[in-house]
Amino acid sequence: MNPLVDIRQFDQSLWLDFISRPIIIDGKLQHRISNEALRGVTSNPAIFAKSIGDTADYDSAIKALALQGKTTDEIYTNLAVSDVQAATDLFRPLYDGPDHGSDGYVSLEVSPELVNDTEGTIAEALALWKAVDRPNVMIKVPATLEGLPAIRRLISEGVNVNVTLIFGLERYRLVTEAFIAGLEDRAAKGEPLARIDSVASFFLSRIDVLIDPQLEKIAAEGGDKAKLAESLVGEVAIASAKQAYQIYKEIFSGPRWEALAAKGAETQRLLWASTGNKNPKYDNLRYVDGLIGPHTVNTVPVETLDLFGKSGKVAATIETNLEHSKDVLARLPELGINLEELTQHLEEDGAQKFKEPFAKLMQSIEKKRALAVEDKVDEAKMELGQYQAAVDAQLAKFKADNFVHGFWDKKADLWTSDEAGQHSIRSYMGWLRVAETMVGAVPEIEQFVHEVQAAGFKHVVVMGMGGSTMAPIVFKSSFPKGENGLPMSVLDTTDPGAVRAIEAELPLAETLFIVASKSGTTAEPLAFGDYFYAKVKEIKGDKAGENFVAITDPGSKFVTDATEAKYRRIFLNFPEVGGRFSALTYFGLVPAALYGLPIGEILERAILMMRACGAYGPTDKNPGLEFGTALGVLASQGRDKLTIVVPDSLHDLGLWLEQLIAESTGKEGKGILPVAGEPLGDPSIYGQDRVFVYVGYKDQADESNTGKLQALAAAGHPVITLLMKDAFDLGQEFYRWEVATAVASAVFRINPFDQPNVQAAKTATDKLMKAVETEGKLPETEAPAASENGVDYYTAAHGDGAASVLKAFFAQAQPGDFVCLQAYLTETPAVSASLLALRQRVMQELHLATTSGYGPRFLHSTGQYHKGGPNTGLFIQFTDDNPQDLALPGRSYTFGTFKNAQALGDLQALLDNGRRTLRVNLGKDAEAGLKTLLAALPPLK
Ligand SMILES: O=C(CO)[C@@H](O)[C@H](O)[C@H](O)[C@H](O)COP(=O)(O)O
Ligand SMILES: O=C[C@H](O)COP(=O)(O)O
Repeated sequence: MNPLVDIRQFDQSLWLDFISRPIIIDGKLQHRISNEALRGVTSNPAIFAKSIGDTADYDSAIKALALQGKTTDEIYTNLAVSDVQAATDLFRPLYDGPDHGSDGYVSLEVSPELVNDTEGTIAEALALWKAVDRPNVMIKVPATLEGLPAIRRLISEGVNVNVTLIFGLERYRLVTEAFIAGLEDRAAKGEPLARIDSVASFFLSRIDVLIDPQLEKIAAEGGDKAKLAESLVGEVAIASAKQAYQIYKEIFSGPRWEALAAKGAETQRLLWASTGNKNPKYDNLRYVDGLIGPHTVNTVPVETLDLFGKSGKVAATIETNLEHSKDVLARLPELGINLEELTQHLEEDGAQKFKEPFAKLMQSIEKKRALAVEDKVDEAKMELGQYQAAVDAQLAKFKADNFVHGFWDKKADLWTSDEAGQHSIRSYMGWLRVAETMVGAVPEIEQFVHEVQAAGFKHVVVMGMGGSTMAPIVFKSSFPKGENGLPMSVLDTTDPGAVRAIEAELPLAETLFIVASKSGTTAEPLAFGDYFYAKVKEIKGDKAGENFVAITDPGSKFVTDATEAKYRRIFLNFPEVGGRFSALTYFGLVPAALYGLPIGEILERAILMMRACGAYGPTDKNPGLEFGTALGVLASQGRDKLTIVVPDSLHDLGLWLEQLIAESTGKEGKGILPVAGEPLGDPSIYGQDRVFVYVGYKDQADESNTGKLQALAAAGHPVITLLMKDAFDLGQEFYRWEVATAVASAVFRINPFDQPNVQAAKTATDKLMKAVETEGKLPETEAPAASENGVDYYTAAHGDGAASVLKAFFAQAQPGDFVCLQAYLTETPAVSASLLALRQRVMQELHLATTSGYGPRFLHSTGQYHKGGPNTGLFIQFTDDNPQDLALPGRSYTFGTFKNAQALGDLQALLDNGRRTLRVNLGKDAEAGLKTLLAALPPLK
């Protein structure tokens, strides 16, 4: 027995007289819909004043909107519309379902300042109707004399209207007239009448609040009217409602109404509003259980609704004691009380009761807005030495050419004169403003996070490659897990050892797997998805899809497959945002939110940087432009090894930066080489090809790096320092680096948004995989140049034994070259330590820049530069015998074979591009094999 549910037997609909973002996000509203038969929501200016103005729940959204240059009014409308949209979406199944009974609505009111303005009301109501863009929204319009023509007009336009602020019976009749006339106007235009719903909100408790004291006064004065007055205390509101219901029955019957009903019109139901009791002497449920009857709505405050759920009495009461209620109203004049006059007063007071909190709400938004726009991005420290003049000259040229304007206008000729290239550039500039779109998606994502938590998930695994997983990797390692977040792992390798390690640490049935692939065609994430889906299916059978989420672009085959496999959710990303520019889209933000991070704050910082970069109009200093120009000019002058220096707490930021910079700039024989993960050394070990960029925290000392950077700057190396307030500023840095990368690409005149050489390796891999499918194994490779202690060396360089082959390989190095380690191995601390030791030997002895990446991850990242950038790399590829190999369900090959094919395919692509390569197969034990190689390594010079 639950009164909230049982009340439906009497065709009474309960709506909630409250809305706020938290109840939408944390699942409470959904719970009321699913478990408590809640059938609608009403909002009003006072409700929004409470949920927006009196809490910090909307602060980051307010800030983000303020930074976008929105006015206070626009900010309010945006917040209110977003909440109403989210709530209407929750009611959509009810609205669309067979039992809708004209319910499933969420009401949004026009500004209380328009209470006496017909045209203003019409215009705003139409604008809100369009902005919410949901069929199950009702626009609230006050029943003032000026409101009545607006109601008629809006109904005739097909807008659902909730007529608010009704206090008296005469006015109620006029409201029904406006509604019916509106329907008739519409019918005359030949427009359909079905599913145009309206309610007439009759306000109750306020009637008693006004009249009871007058009755009590008369009663207290004694005399012949005292008894009558006493008997009417607390009776007037309910009597008015009961009489209104009789009017409703009368009006919505008879030939005039029947003619409209025949065309599909629904009656304008009475809605009991102001139903929270205000008088401690009364039963708190009097305006709920006293007014139950068919085809009526009661919108109830949270506390009253909860109380009704506990102790409500369910019975048809709307037509009980009708004679008495008639009598109550009839006898008021005997006491000198003119109800109609008083209701006019209630109307004016009611308007005021909305205007005041609304004005306060607007003041509070305005205060937050003004504060937000004062915020500034800290200036970067640029120590450019001899290059300063060239950078200034390029900046002056950009200024003269109105570059920033063209940039925001997506003028593709800033990058290339080639028409196809220009088309591709224009198609991939969605990242410029995607953070704004994502501010609006924050509630949806946070709602999803609550759903996942409520479903009992204990762990998240994000599976994808390159741009689809880099941002989650950075979020995970730069932030501690949020208080309510889930532990997160990222799988971005086909290495069977890594797949096994992840699987071993997971509670499979309670793990949410996110398959992240923009294209929906990348082989690795699809393989990961298949592998873990099969595992979960063994436990959950047909319900396996509950544990899977897809993030992908619309329209891919993956969308169809994920739908068929009944994935819990499919987040559709934006085709106009490329993978490496997608950190601030669903790809970065869904995992971040599941990990417990307040994504609204991350976006807010990004938008601060957008603003500084000129997104909303010219700025004095443009951090993205200045930084990007410096990187572009420095690279053009030979300082093309962008050495990224970070404190330990940001150790994975380099992975994201590597992809952004290398894949965007490394093409047509040009490019900036990102160098991450090298420990800083003395100036003497570096060549003249470096620029050092430090990204750290303003308030956290990082002595091990700062001293060395000073020495490097003093020695004439360009050093740029970017300091963040805290890790939320990663939003800001993602954006700064994206702009800077695009600007640097304009300095080189290349298209930053394509990756022409990535496909070559994929094609070579596909060819090899086909051979595996037909031959059962990969083709044999050529004989090694040397084999020693279980380690095989394959290279064009000749030598007698491992040491001399290695010597000959390194002897090819020239100043300005770099050495790139490519490890198709299981990532372990020991492997990473050996790779680092090798890098240090190269740095110390050859003074060359070094990079290092695990395969196949780097194929989707720096791999573009390796093949498309300048031919200055010496590539050492490490493979092993995949001692922990793993079968792939439904395929004829293993993870290990797949990974080997990727290594060989990429090697082929490197050779096809004339790169200097050395492949080292380390045998069964990669850690031992690397030690063997290090031991064999002769002096490099
Ligand atoms: O939407 C409606 C009516 O349609 C409601 O939100 C209505 O505005 C509220 O019930 C009243 O404003 C609440 O009034 P009160 O309890 O403050 O007297
Ligand atoms: O950086 C992007 C990777 O190549 C993965 O692409 P995807 O997101 O289309 O799977």
